[in-house]
Amino acid sequence: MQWCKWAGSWRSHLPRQSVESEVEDSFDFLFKIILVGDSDVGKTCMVQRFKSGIFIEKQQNTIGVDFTVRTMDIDGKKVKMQVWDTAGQERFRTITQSYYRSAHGAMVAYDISRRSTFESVPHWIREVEQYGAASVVVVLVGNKSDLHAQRQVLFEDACTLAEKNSLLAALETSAKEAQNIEAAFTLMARELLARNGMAITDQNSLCSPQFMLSDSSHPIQASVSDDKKCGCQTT
Ligand SMILES: Nc1nc2c(ncn2[C@@H]2O[C@H](COP(=O)(O)OP(=O)(O)OP(=O)(O)O)[C@@H](O)[C@H]2O)c(=O)[nH]1
Repeated sequence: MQWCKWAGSWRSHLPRQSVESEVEDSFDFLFKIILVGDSDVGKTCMVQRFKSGIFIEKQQNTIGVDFTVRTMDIDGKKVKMQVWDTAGQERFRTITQSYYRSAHGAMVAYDISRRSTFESVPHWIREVEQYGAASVVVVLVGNKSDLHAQRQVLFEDACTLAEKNSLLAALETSAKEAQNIEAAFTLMARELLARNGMAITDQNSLCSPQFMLSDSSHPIQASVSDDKKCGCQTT
C-alpha cells in the first residue's frame, strides 16, 4: 500500500487493478504540483520539457487544466510527480481554482521578458494561499531566461518578492533551452520529501547563480550548510 501526505493528513491510494500495473506504476511518494501564472508565460512548455524533454514553439492556450505525470528518482526513492498545468486566461479562473486544494506544491510562473506577468505574481500567490492547503510549498519561477535582450524583470526583484512572501525559492528557467526546468521540479520534490521525513543528501546541483533558497525553507535549510546556500545574483 502506498501512502502520501495530503493537506496535513496521511491518505492511502486506491487499490491497484493488477500485480502487473502495480509493478509498472509503483512509487514511494506521490506529489501533486500545480503550475499557475499569467497566460503565455510558458507553463505548458515547462511541463512538456519536464515530461518529454522537448520544446514545441507553438502552443495552444491551455483550456482549463492539463495533467502530466513523471516519476523521478530522488536518492533512490521513486517520486511520482503529478503536474497540473492550469490555464492562465482569466475566463478559466473558476475551474482552475478547484485544483489548488489537493496540491502539495505550487509553481508560480512569470515571463522575465514581460513585466506585467511579474506584477501578477502577488495575485497568484494570494490565489494559492486562498484556495490551496496551508502546507503547500510555493516556488517562484521566471521563465524564458533565454530572452536576455528583452529582460524586463531583474532576478533580484524576484528574490525580494520570494523572500517577502516566504516562498521556498526563486529561480529562472528556460523551457526553450532546457535551463533549470529539471532543477525546479527536483527542488520541489526534495522539499516535499524533506517535509515527509526523508533526509536530503545532495544539494550541490541547486547552487547556480539563477537560484535562491528562501530562509523560511527549514527542511532544506536544516541539511544545507551555510557555504552551500545559494546567493541571490543576476546573470
Ligand atoms: N523564448 C522562449 N519562449 C518560450 C519559453 N517557454 C515558452 N515559450 C513560448 O511562450 C509561448 C507561450 O507558451 P505556453 O507554454 O503555451 O504558455 P502558458 O503559460 O502555458 O499559456 P496558457 O496556457 O495560456 O496559460 C509559446 O509561444 C512558447 O513557444 C522559453 O523558455 N523561452
